[in-house]
Amino acid sequence: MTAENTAAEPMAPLFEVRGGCFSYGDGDVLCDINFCVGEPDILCVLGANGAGKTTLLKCMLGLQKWKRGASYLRGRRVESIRAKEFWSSVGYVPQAKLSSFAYTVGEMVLLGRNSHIGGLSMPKERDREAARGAMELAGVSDLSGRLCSRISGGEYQLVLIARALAAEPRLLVLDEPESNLDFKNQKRVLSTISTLCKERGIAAILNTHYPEHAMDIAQRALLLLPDRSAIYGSAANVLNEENLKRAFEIDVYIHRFKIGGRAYASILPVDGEEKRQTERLREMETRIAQIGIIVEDPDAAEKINKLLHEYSEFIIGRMGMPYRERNISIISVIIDAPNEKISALSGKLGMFPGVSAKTVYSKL
Ligand SMILES: Nc1ncnc2c1ncn2[C@@H]1O[C@H](COP(=O)(O)OP(=O)(O)OP(=O)(O)O)[C@@H](O)[C@H]1O
Repeated sequence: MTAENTAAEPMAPLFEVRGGCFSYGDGDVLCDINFCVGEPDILCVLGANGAGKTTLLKCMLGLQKWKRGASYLRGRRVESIRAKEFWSSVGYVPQAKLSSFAYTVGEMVLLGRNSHIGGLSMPKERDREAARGAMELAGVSDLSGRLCSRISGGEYQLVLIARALAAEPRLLVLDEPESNLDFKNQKRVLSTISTLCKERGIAAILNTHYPEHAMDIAQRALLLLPDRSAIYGSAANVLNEENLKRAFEIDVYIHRFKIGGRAYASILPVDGEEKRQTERLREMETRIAQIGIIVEDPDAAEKINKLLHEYSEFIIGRMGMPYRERNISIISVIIDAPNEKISALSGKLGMFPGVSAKTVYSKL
């Protein structure tokens, strides 16, 4: 065993894959995969059917062997870590298929303590306490005495999350946790994962078929492409229309909007005619923009103030600076608003005599 395999690197991220390549036979399934995740981040893995999401998850967890490259937990190669130690840091949540187990929910969650309980030992009070805590966190305490075969799919998914949490992991790995659930239960499962990561300071990696879910809860995204490479980065940067089209081979329209100050996005796969029609909707999308204003006529200042006041609910930052040598003022306004509002404000500013205004839009 080399020193590199055993010693944790200082400040190593919680989990990392470097240069991961895998094939079942001749052709590559995954090619040069790189990503890392730290606490309390959520990373979503997305890609079309057959893109390699499940395979990636297996390689990450050491259930399949990378052909090239490796996975690292706190800087240590995963294959050099003993299984019991690995599974006490990593909680795996499989897809919730209807359970036929004759276990109660409480017993099922207690099974999550296996990595902490010796081979022939019985669970101790400490284990029962951890299982109770995990059920509370996942919001399934009330189901404790019910049989797993007699609860709903959404409830069972939360039970599986509780079972993984019972081991008190630092990283949760979830395989399509919201598939097979109705949208109320999808929301419940996703917000449970998001809250857990924030409150417990743990990280999560999850496969999903829903880019909207990734945009909603993930800080990072890994998008698997048909050519077997991947795009990795912040969810906001990776999940744009161009990249989603590359991954899913269909045009995509992303509609961004705000409710109660929180940003949301809805994503629509569109074909030719629909694509043209969505162009009109762009006017209602919210964007972040900076409007740079040069005021050469001192009398215009008051009119500008009045106008900016009308848009105050959208203005998130404002800065003004006189440049006395030339007797002008420079104002910078940052605005988070629907496109139509931004262009209207920018247009009105440009109409004032002695005022020049230029708008720069963010890519998001
Ligand atoms: N055991 C196997 N032997 C050979 N090829 C396999 C095996 N498992 C999967 N594959 C192939 O590897 C590729 C990736 O499969 P994988 O199941 O990882 O994709 P996925 O992104 O999870 O798909 P889906 O979204 O449909 O679940 C596919 O082309 C699949 O046919």
